[in-house]
Amino acid sequence: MASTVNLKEANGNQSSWDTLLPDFPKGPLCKYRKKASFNWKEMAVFLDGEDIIQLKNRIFSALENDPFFAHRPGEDLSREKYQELTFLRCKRLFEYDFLTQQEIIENPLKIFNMVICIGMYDWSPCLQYFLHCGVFAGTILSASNRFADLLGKVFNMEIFGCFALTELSHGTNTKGIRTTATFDRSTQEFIINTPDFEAAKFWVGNMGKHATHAVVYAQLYTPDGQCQGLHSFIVQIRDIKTLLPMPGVMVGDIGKKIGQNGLDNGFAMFHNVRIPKENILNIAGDVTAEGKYSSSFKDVKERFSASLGSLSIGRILITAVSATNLKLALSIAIRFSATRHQFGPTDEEEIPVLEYQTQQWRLLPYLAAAYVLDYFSKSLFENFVEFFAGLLTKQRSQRQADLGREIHALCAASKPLSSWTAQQAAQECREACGGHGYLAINRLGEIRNDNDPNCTYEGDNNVLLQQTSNYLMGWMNCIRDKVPFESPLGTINFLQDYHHILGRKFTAVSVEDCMDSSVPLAAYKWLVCYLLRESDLKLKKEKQSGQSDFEAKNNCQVYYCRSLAIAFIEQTVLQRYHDYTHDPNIPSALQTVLKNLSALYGLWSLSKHLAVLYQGGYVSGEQAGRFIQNAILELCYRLKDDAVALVDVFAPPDFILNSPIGKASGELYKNMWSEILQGNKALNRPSWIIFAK
Ligand SMILES: CC(C)(COP(=O)(O)OP(=O)(O)OC[C@H]1O[C@@H](n2cnc3c(N)ncnc32)[C@H](O)[C@@H]1OP(=O)(O)O)[C@@H](O)C(=O)NCCC(=O)NCCSC(=O)CCCCCCCCCCCCCCC(=O)O
Ligand SMILES: Cc1cc2nc3c(=O)[nH]c(=O)nc-3n(C[C@H](O)[C@H](O)[C@H](O)COP(=O)(O)OP(=O)(O)OC[C@H]3O[C@@H](n4cnc5c(N)ncnc54)[C@H](O)[C@@H]3O)c2cc1C
Repeated sequence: MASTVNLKEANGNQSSWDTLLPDFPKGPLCKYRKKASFNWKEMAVFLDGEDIIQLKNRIFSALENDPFFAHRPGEDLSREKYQELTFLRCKRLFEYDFLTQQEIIENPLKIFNMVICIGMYDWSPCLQYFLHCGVFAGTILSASNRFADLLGKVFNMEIFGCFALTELSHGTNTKGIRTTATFDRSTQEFIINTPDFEAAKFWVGNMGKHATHAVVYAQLYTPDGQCQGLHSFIVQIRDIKTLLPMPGVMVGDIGKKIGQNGLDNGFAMFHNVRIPKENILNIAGDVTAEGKYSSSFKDVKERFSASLGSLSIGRILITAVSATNLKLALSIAIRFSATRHQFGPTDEEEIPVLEYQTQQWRLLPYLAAAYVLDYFSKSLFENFVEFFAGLLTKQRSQRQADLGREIHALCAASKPLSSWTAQQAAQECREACGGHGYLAINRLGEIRNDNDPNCTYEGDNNVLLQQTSNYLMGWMNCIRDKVPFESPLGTINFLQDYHHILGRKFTAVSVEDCMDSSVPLAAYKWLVCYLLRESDLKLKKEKQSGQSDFEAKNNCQVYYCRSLAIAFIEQTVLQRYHDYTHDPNIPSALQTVLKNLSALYGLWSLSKHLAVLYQGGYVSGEQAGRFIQNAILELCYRLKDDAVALVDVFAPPDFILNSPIGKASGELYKNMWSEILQGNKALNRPSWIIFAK
C-alpha cells in the first residue's frame, strides 16, 4: 500500500515529528509513556505520512476553534435541537472545504481520512455530509457525466441529497423493492409510484427534514408492461426554497433512534410523481425514446450487480468507520486503565488496573484489532479506487468485472467483521472503565450506540456474509477439476493449494513457536479450506435429500457457510497485516511491536475457532490449545507497556475525543470532577421537589 511513501517519511527526524505532533501534557500517563518500546510519533508518521497528519490537524483544529462545534458539558439537547445543530455543522463543513478535487484525485486516502476525522467528533454531521456529497452524489457521478449541473448544486449545497433504497417492508432483500418507475412515451417521463404504505421508502438518512432530492431505487417498467428490474432515478422530493414536499410526494421523519439522533432519517411515498427521462441513472440500463429497454449487460444478474455496485464503497467505509469506533473506545478505556489504581500486592500499594491479566486480555486483543482493521480498510479502499477509476472510464474488461465481484465479496464480510468487533469492544471498554464508563460524559455509551447500526445498514451483517460464502463456494468447481484460477486481488489464490492445505497439521511445539502471525495464518488457511469442503458437502447432502436450492442453502448457513465467510475474511485481513508488518523495510524500532500486534490479533481471532480446529483434526492433544492460549496471554503481557503509546498514535485531540477519563493528561479525577462541576445543572435544586408532610 502507501508503505513506500511512509517508509521514506519514517526516516524523518525527531524535530519534524515534534512539529507535526506536539507532546502530551505531563501527568499520570507519563509512567507508561516512558515504558513504551517505540516512539509514538515515529509510528504515527510511519502509518499515516506527514501529508495525512497535516490534514488531520487541519480538520481537528478547525472544529475545535469553531463555536458551532463547541461541546456543552451537562446539557441534554432535544432531538430537534440536535438535528438543527447537526445541519448547521454540516453546512460549516461545506464552508471549510477541507479538500480540493485536485487533492482528492492526487491522494484519495485524504477523503477517507476526512470521513474518519469528522466522525471522531460526531457521526451525525459526518454521515449527513457524506450521505449528501458521497453516497448521493457518488452514485450519480458513477452513473453518467450528464448531471454536471446538478452535481455543481450538490457541492454548493444549493440542493440536499439522500439515497433511498430501503422500504418499510424490504431492506436487505433488494429484489423485493416495490416502488415503480413506469416510462411514459408520450411525455418522455418516468412516473414514480409507491403501491402502498408498506413500500414507502423508509430509514433514509437526510430524508426526514432536509433532503430536496433523492436517488430512488425502483422497478423499471417499459410501456410493453415488462418489468426490467431494479434501477435508480433522481427524484426531487422537496421544494428547494420552502422545503415543502413536491406535488405527489409525502415525506417525513421516522422518529427517535437508538443512536445517531442528529441525523434525520425519513420516509417517503410517491403518487404519480413525474420525472424527466434523463433522470434515470443508467448504470444498469436505459430506455430509448420509443420506450425500448437497452442494457450493455446481457445477463440479468450482471445488471442487478451493476445497479447495486455503488453499495460497495459504503461497506468499505463502514469497515473503516467501525475501526474508528474501536479506536475511540480503546483510547478511553486504555488511558483509564493505565491511571485507575485498584487493589494491589500490599495494603499500601494500589496498582493500575492495566496491570491485571484479565484487563489486558479484555482490551489488548481489541487494540491489535484496531491496528489490523484500520490497515485493512485503507488497503481495501485503495483497491476500490482502482475499481472506481475503471467504472468512470467505462471499462468493460473481464478483470474489471472480476475485481468488482472480489471487492463485493470482501466488503460484504469486512463490514460484519469490523462492525461486530467494534460493537463487542465498545461494550468491553464500557465495562473495563467500571462505573465511570457508564457516565454519559465519558462517551462510551454514545460510541456503542452510534456504532450499532453499522451492523445493519448497507445490508444486514448476517445476510451480507452469505454473499462472501457464495463467492467462495463459486470456486469449488475449479478446485474439484484442478483448473488453475486466480482473482485480481489474489485473495482466493491460496485455494489452488486446497488439497495440499487440507493435509496440513498444527506443528508448533512450544508457546514461543506460536508468537508469530505466520502460525495463525497457516491455521486459517486450513480452516477456510476445511469449512469450504464441509459447506460444499453439506449443500450436496441437503440437495440429495430432496431439499430445494433455497432450502438447501438456508440449511447450510450456521456452522458452515457463515463460519466460512468469517474465517475467510479474518484470514484475508490477517494475511494483509502479516505481509505489511513483515516487510523488512519497516523502521527497525517499530518492527517488534507491529509484529506483536499481528500475532496477537491472529491468535486471538483464531482461538474462537478452536473447537472446529480440533473437530477437523488440524490440532490435536491438550498442548496445542494451551500453546495458543498462553501465547495470547504472553503477547498481551508484552504489549501492556506499549498500550498507552499505541493509543496515543491514533487517539484524536482531547476536544474531539470528548471524554474526561480518556484525556491525554491522564488526570482522571481532576478531569472528571471539573467536567461534572461545569454541568450547568450539577448544583441546582430540583424545581419539582415536594416532600410529604
Ligand atoms: C447483496 C444482496 C443481499 C443480494 O441479495 P440477493 O440474494 O437477492 O441477490 P443474489 O445473491 O442472487 O445476487 C445476485 C448477484 O449480484 C451480485 N451482487 C449483489 N450486490 C453486488 C454488489 N454491490 N457488487 C457486485 N455484485 C453484487 C451477487 O454477488 C450475485 O452475483 P453472483 O450470482 O455472480 O454471485 C443485496 O440485495 C443487497 O445489497 N442488500 C443490502 C441492501 C443495502 O445495502 N441497502 C443499503 C441502503 S442505503 C444505507 O443503508 C445507507 C446507510 C448509511 C450509510 C452510512 C455510510 C457510512 C460511510 C460514509 C460514506 C461516505 C462515502 C464518501 C466517499 C466518497 O466521497 O466517494
Ligand atoms: C441508522 C440507519 C440508517 C439507514 N440509512 C439508510 C439510508 O440512508 N438509505 C436506505 O435506503 N436505507 C437506510 N437504512 C436501511 C438499511 O439499509 C436496512 O435497515 C438494512 O439494509 C437492513 O435491512 P432490513 O432493515 O430490511 O432488515 P431485514 O433484511 O428485514 O433483516 C431482519 C433480520 O432478518 C434476518 N434475515 C433477513 N434475511 C435473511 C436471510 N436470507 N437469511 C438469514 N437471515 C435473514 C437478518 O439477519 C436480520 O436479523 C438505514 C438503517 C439504519 C438502521
